[in-house]
Amino acid sequence: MKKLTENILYQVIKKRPEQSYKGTYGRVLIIGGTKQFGGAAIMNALASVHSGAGLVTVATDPSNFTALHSHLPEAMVVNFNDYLIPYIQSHDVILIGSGLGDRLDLVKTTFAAVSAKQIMIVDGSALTLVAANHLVWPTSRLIITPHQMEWQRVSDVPISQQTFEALNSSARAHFNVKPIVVLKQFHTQIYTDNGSFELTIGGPYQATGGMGDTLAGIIAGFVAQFSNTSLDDNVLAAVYIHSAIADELAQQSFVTLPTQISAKLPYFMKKYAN
Ligand SMILES: NC(=O)C1=CN([C@@H]2O[C@H](COP(=O)(O)OP(=O)(O)OC[C@H]3O[C@@H](n4cnc5c(N)ncnc54)[C@H](O)[C@@H]3O)[C@@H](O)[C@H]2O)[C@@H](O)CC1
Ligand SMILES: Nc1ncnc2c1ncn2[C@@H]1O[C@H](COP(=O)(O)OP(=O)(O)O)[C@@H](O)[C@H]1O
Ligand SMILES: [Mg+2]
Repeated sequence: MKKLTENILYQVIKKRPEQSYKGTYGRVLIIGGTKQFGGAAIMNALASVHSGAGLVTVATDPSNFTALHSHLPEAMVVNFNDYLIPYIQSHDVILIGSGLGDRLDLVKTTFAAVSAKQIMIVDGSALTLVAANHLVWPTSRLIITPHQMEWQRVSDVPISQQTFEALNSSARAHFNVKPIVVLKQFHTQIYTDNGSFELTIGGPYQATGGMGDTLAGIIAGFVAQFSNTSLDDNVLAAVYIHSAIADELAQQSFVTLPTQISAKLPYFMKKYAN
């Protein structure tokens, strides 16, 4: 397993060409945030916008609109009870699942509408719903971001048996497609077609609700905008920067809040842009 280093940020984060506009940096659709878990979709969106996605739309419960806009007027909104297929089909990147509760209907609609050229990130409750209902994964370019319990549900591998040796050969074996798997924990592991990677930075100051929602949003922002590097590298860079910022904040803070990580993203990214 290769260790991720700061080098991945120099590889992926590039100075922006002057001849560009918001469309150059990708259109992200976030589907998440029931009435109870609106914060999850807000944290997805804060992370996507702060990491540089060109256009972000949040399909969520309408009770979340005002709170989202007060944090992030840059985001657009749509009621997730409306007809979403045109939205799903017109975005480059779909992030579904953070705070999605029991909305199996939205997972099914999205899986049916997404195409092979789109990038889909599946997080949180959507993973639990896929596992509980034995859904077939769509043939989009797929990234999944389970924590260990979500991975147990999706893969049937109990947490106690989730060793690197056990997972390296079998992690993605039972999927009908081969997703990039971001297996979140202390020292997150990433499984791709081009090898397995381990994050060796970050720490328990990150153990706050919303930390994974923020990571999913950063992944969306990176895969939407960085088109000269591979999907694998963009995901690796997103995973690395999420914890690198936490480490920097932890020098002064006992806990590092998800929203603080998002706020720091543009400044932190600037150091690596070349
Ligand atoms: N402010 C918000 O709206 C928040 C919404 N959230 C959403 O709430 C939904 C449920 O997610 P949860 O993860 O809380 O609930 P889950 O029930 O999916 O997972 C939590 C369970 O997994 C176990 N577990 C074992 N290993 C773990 C690990 N390495 N990391 C995390 N849990 C581990 C825990 O003990 C617990 O029993 C998700 O859709 C998530 O996006 C959470 O992000 C919390 C904040
Ligand atoms: N002790 C820890 N050390 C390093 N990273 C941690 C630790 N605890 C949590 N994290 C990170 O925080 C995030 C938690 O994700 P997740 O459980 O999905 O959060 P949520 O669903 O509440 O947003 C993951 O990126 C995980 O690696
Ligand atoms: Mg989560």
